[in-house]
Amino acid sequence: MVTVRAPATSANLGSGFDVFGAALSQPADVVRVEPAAETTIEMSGAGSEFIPENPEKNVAGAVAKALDSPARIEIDKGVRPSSGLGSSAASAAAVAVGINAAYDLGHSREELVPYAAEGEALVSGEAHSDNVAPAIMGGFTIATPEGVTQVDASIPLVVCLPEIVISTRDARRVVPRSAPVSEVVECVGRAATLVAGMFRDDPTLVGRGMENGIVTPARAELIDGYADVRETALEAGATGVTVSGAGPAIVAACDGNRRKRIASAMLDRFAEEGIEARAYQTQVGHGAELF
Ligand SMILES: Nc1ncnc2c1ncn2[C@@H]1O[C@H](COP(=O)(O)OP(=O)(O)O)[C@@H](O)[C@H]1O
Ligand SMILES: N[C@@H](CCOP(=O)(O)O)C(=O)O
Repeated sequence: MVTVRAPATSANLGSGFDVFGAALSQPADVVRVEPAAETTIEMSGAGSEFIPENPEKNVAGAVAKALDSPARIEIDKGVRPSSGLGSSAASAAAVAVGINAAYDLGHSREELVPYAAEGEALVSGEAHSDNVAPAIMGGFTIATPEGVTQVDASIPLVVCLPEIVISTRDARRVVPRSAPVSEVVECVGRAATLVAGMFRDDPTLVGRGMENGIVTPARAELIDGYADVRETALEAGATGVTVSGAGPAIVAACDGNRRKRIASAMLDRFAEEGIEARAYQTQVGHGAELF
């Protein structure tokens, strides 16, 4: 049996809707895979009671089918579903990497990305690769139809996850279908700044690029307390704050020594709103690891 740890991811990072993503050093899913005559799935861990084990409804089944490689799959969830932290992507990435190893299929990490994205198509309606690319390849990734560009950054991050459930499928419905050119121009500038920040490993530039005047305002409406928590994190020293993926998690970039202060400020602010939350002091980290 092959064991794979695949990390949570934060997609979009504001300016890179459906394109940017970052692997987080924690939390992660741990998945065990072995070849079998037909695919079976056993779930345990965070929020697993809400995830179907039927291979037709679980991302793991969709990935095994896409790779034409049935497997016995055990998934221990460290990434709670409907979190904005790429929960479905962590499982999909782990299964793609696990099956590739167990069946000795010989795919490169980049080649596995479209197979894992079939899991995202199953749960969100679209095969966006911005979570599965960093979950498989690690670091910061730019996922486009032409392929994935990967940068080994190590930017410190705080991710605050409130006890709110938002499905990616629902949060995709609120994204505006069109935008004024002025907003697009601003977004291009921010996206370019963020990419430069990742290449330079510079939290200030990354934070400056974590804005999106088109998608984020619509998504923020779904997260009680978002504006206040964002403001509080900035006051505590975050260089940029935005919705992680489709939410409800909120991601803040910062210098490493500010993480603790920012994490407690965000938690306190959610608590004042009467919302339970947990915070991860994390950083841009590794992709799926095989044991
Ligand atoms: N292995 C899996 N891990 C997590 N969620 C899964 C899995 N298989 C199917 N799902 C479904 O995917 C949805 C969660 O995915 P999504 O809404 O994209 O959340 P997240 O933002 O955390 O990835 C839930 O409806 C869940 O039941
Ligand atoms: N680009 C997608 C990313 C969804 O990320 P998730 O972690 O919420 O699944 C989107 O914004 O819809």
